[in-house]
Amino acid sequence: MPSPSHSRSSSAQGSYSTSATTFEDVDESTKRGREEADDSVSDSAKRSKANDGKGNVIVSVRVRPDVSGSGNSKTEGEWMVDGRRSLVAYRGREGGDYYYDNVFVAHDKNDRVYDASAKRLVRRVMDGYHGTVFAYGMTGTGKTFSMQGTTTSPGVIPLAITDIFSYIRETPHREFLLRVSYLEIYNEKLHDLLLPSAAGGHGTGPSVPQPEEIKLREDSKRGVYASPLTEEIVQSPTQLLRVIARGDLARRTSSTMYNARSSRSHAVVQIVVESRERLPFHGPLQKIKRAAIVPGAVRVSTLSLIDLAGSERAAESKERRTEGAHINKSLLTLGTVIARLSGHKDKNGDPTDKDGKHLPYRDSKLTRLLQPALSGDSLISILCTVQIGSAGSAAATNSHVAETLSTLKFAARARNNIVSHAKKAEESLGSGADAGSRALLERYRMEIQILRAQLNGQAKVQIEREEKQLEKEADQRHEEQLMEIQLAKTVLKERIEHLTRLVLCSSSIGVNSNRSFSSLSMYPRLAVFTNADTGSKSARSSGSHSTLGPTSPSLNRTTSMDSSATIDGQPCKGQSPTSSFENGVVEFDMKGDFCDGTASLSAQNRALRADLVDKNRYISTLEKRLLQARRSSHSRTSLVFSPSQKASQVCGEDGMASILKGKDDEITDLRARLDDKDRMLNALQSAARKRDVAELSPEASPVGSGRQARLWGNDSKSSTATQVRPVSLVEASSSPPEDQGMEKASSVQNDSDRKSVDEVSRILDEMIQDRVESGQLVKGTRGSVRVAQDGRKEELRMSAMAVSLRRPASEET
Ligand SMILES: Nc1ncnc2c1ncn2[C@@H]1O[C@H](COP(=O)(O)OP(=O)(O)OP(=O)(O)O)[C@@H](O)[C@H]1O
Repeated sequence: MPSPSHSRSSSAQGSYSTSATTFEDVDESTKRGREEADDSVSDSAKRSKANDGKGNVIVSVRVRPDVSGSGNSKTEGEWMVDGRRSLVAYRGREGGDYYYDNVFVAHDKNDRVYDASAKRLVRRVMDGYHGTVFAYGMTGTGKTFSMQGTTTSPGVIPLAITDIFSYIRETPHREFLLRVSYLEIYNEKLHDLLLPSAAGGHGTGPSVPQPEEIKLREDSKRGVYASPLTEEIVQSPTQLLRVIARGDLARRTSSTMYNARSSRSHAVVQIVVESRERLPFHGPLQKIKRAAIVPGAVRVSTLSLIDLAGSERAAESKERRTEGAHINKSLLTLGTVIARLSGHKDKNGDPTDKDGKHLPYRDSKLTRLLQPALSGDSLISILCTVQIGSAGSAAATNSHVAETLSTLKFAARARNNIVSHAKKAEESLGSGADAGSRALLERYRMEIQILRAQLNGQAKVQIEREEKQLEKEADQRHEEQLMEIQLAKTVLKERIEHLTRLVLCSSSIGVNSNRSFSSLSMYPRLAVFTNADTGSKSARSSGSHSTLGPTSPSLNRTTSMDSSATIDGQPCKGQSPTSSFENGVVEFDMKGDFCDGTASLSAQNRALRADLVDKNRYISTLEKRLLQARRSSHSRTSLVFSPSQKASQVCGEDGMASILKGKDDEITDLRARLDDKDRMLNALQSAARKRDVAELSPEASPVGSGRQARLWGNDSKSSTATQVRPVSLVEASSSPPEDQGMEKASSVQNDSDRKSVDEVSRILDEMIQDRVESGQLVKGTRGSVRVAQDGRKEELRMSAMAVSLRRPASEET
């Protein structure tokens, strides 16, 4: 290889200097020396030309520390390294001074290497330039260490990735899309390191399908590129690092390929950066303006980060020798291309040397791949690694020194010959086939538009479907609501009918279908209500007039019991009770039955009839309410179909729920009241029964018969009671009473009456007390009781009953 002449030390930048060459044979050296001398002028011109693209080509040398240690400006035997002056000097045979853009000494860290050699290039790639960074050097000199680094000292690749994302963060007016590929050139074959099968090796096993062979292709827009190759879109530094780590792993996992993967191959990480102006969203005017200017103008640039395999002169195994041969061939081609770079091109635009001869880019995959970068289309940074050692160390052996000098000369030539006229990549509109196929950002934008349109269409269909579903559900709900209403209505009706029946049953205790009184009605003794207006005793209480009152049924029952107990003990002779049944209402006419007129059955009948009217009114009101609920349910259902009206539906449902709850409460209330009345009725019935027993007992029978006689006279033909109670009547007629016996019996009877009355009074008192405690009734100062709530009059009736029950007893006493 040619040795740089002294003339270079006086080149424009004075950046390259050597005093000798030691490892080219003499003939070649002489020939090249002449060439170099001839080129001295053109070199100068080249450098001045390179000034146009100042900083486009950066060549750095990194000296790795020797085991014995090395420092800045430290002399190791014949070597002198001066980081401040970017100088490496060799004072041995064919030595010389080599100046570069950067010389990194042993203690320089990876971040310093990156900052000085690659950082600017990376940021310019983000601006739209193509950029290539590669590490060159003999094996074990620190290429991988510089490119990948370690976890504590990240190298060029991870630091570049960090910078890429920092740049994206700092550039809010553009949007970016990053994709990454990772390939290696091993034995002059390309391997995709991101293929899933690559992770476990390169598919040498029979079960692993062989991937399609990767070839290098050329495109007027893309330049030289490998295809087919996996490209992964990445969105974060971590993701990008993970992808690269996966590639590294693929490089290293195959045991058969172990050496090849551990730096016996050239590894190329390629990050494609697509970017475009962000469409502004500040205002409609700006939006229209910007949209008109940059509809999908995408810029595509590429950053290639290459860790070359190390050159190796000696190889022990055949496999290593084969690898070495390929590596050395490709590196030699690279050196040759760089040495012959002239910046000239033929009429087809292909690069030529100064003699017009084609440059041998095609002689190796590596040079073919690097062609765009080397021919000046991209920014380029070359990091050459060397290891120098003090006398006696391995690095001081002749072969090692020769390798080191070779690397230094390669670096010098690269710095001298490569001229970059890199320009920012043009923004493509993405409409053309080439640009369109490259710019994923644009393709994605269009795809997003299409998908968005599809989504909108689907969303419409979905909304329609949902509306239909809602409609269906609303219909179902409506049906359910109607059914519930119907059910509630039926339940209420049944309850009312039941209560009504109870009333009639109660009142029919004193009457049957033949309009005759039952036995119970023949022994009235219990309650008598004093009618304040008429002064007569009536079973009808004010409570019976309550409207819609659940109290009505229970009241009726009470009333009927009361009516059956209408008493005075003085029968109204010559008159039999009459009853009529009108409109399903049993009507009693007790006028004249009791001569004192205190027990008016007709009044009871009126009360019952009024109660029934109340109940009917109650039913009709309930029906009206149900109808209203149904109507409102209808109207709510019609409102449900718009999603925006869901809320009102919920409210409607709440309203319906509260109506139904109200109904439930009413039913519960009715049920509770009914239970109360049942208890009262039972108590009263039991009292009446006791009374019957007392009257029918042998001791009391004379009185009973006497009372019977007084009650009904001797008119046996008109009274069913005579049929119901034949024994008492027979007894009454066959055993005429004696005055003394009668008085005694009467006294027994009075005692029995009092007992019954007391028992009922006690029950009623308990019930009243319950009401008072529960706050439904309020006790007055003089023992009076009033209802705590409007419309709840039954308690009054209860208290009235209690009072009336007590009154006869007290009157008798
Ligand atoms: N500047 C440095 N400082 C500290 N250690 C280094 C440095 N350079 C290289 N090394 C160490 O030297 C060894 C070899 O380095 P590395 O593998 O990077 O060499 P290489 O040039 O990539 O070799 P190959 O061509 O075989 O891949 C590693 O253990 C690495 O940690």
